[in-house]
Amino acid sequence: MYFTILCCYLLYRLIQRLLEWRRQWCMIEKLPGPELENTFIGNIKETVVAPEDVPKESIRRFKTWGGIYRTWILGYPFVFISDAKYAEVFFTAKAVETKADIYRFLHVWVGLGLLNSRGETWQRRRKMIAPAFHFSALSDFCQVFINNTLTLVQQLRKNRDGTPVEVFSKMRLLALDNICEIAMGFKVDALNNPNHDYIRAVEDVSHMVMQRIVKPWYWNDLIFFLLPEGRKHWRDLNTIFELTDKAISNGKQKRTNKNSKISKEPDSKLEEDDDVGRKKSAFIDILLQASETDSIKLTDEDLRDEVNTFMFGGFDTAANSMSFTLFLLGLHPEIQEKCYQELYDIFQDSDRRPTMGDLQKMTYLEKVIRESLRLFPSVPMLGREVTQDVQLGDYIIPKNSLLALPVYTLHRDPTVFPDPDKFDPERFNPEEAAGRHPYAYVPFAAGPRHCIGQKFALLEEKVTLSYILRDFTLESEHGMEDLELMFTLVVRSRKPLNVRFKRRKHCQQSES
Ligand code: HEM
Repeated sequence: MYFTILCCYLLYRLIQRLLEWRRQWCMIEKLPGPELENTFIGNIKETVVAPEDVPKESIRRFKTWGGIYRTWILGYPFVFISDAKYAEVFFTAKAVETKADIYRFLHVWVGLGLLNSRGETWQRRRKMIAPAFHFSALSDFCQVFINNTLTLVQQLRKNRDGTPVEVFSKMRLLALDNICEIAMGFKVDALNNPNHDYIRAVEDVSHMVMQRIVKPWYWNDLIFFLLPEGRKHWRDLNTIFELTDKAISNGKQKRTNKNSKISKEPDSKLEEDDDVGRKKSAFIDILLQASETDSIKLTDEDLRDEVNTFMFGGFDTAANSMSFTLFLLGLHPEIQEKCYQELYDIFQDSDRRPTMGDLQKMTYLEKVIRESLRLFPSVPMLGREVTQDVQLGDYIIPKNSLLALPVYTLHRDPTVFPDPDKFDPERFNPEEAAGRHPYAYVPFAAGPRHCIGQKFALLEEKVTLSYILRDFTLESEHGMEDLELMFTLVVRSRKPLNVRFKRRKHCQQSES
């Protein structure tokens, strides 16, 4: 009897799936795309390529099929869009709000923090977190960027024989120092102490998240966490959580007894004063304060998720962008010189610290950063699940399809960015940018779920790059053609990004 009911139920589900599949098929097959290789596996052989082949393959498909095309993988339709008019729907339609399954590999680290939360929870959290990115908070954070950049510059100065520096690993350490101090109030001093347990754990966890995306045998949680790699992943996550939890309890203690001295750890301390003697808050303090005034309080788990989201969102993305910008400047001495002239107009030969006003004047440097993010968007591909049928131009995309937006390809559309592989910051001159479709350039995403850390990241990059350019000239060891880009959650170069930092003459003279 039970067996019959079970069989009927399974048959019903099978028929339901077949009908849905037929409906999807009729709608999806109107889109251009490769011929179906196999009814069951679909176009898996053509679509799933090694991470290092994705950038080239993505451009090739765009040239072959245009700004919208479909492929099938294991019976599921995937729709790829690289046209600004479709990107607008991607970022604004309610039917395309749900993040793609790929984000689940992050759950163990960032839980349901801002990046992964949805609906009302997301709306409330976004409102609660927004003050952490307001001007006054950002100018506090700026002091942290400056102090850590000075440590980096000191290290680069010691490299007197001009040995090339692998910028990606350096910028990761700098970005980690910035984000740990700002998110949690802890100084981990990764630049001087790259083997710190927490630093190693963050590095290893983010590496493993990327590995899980590209290795299907890591996809199932149950199997993965039984493997030695999975068990190590857990241990690393626990190392991260220990420090986050300590930051939360320190933050709470600080709020309940504002005048009491905060206990100092041997390898970490809470930063209380900035350089002008004003009290400064870490992200966690701002969250705790917001949670006290909000009708729905954040639990310790919510706080942990938000701090870890802040850490994840703000570390690799910014490090990547700074690294590619240094690399591009090292390949384009004339653009580098223009940046230096802008900085010279602001600072002359002085080595004073930049003010927020100075940073706002660095308009050419900002164009350089934006152009670098066009060529190498830190988040190269975005994915959403379609939860209701949605209209994309002449096509209707059925629910339960996956919509992918390769930002990398969108940014290289030659009809929007002529000579798209050329590094040309002038593209961001106001008059050139004015006529452009608002969704043609989206390194920080767009619409309601755009990156909350955009201003934070631009400020961090301006501080670091301006200090470096005031002190050094840059020469990249490799050319663009040597890059072996690969897409994981962030864009990476498989080859090291080696750059030579040579002291500017006037800097050497003023020291001697
Ligand atoms: C160059 C640096 C950065 C780039 C290119 C970047 C890019 C992005 C992109 C593309 C998204 C959307 C992801 C999606 O929809 O799937 C995003 C979301 C987000 N980013 Fe960033 N990001 C950067 C820096 C930062 C920083 C510094 C922080 C925090 C300190 C941060 C925190 C976040 C958060 C919390 C979200 C989720 C926002 C939401 O869903 O409401 N990001 N970022």
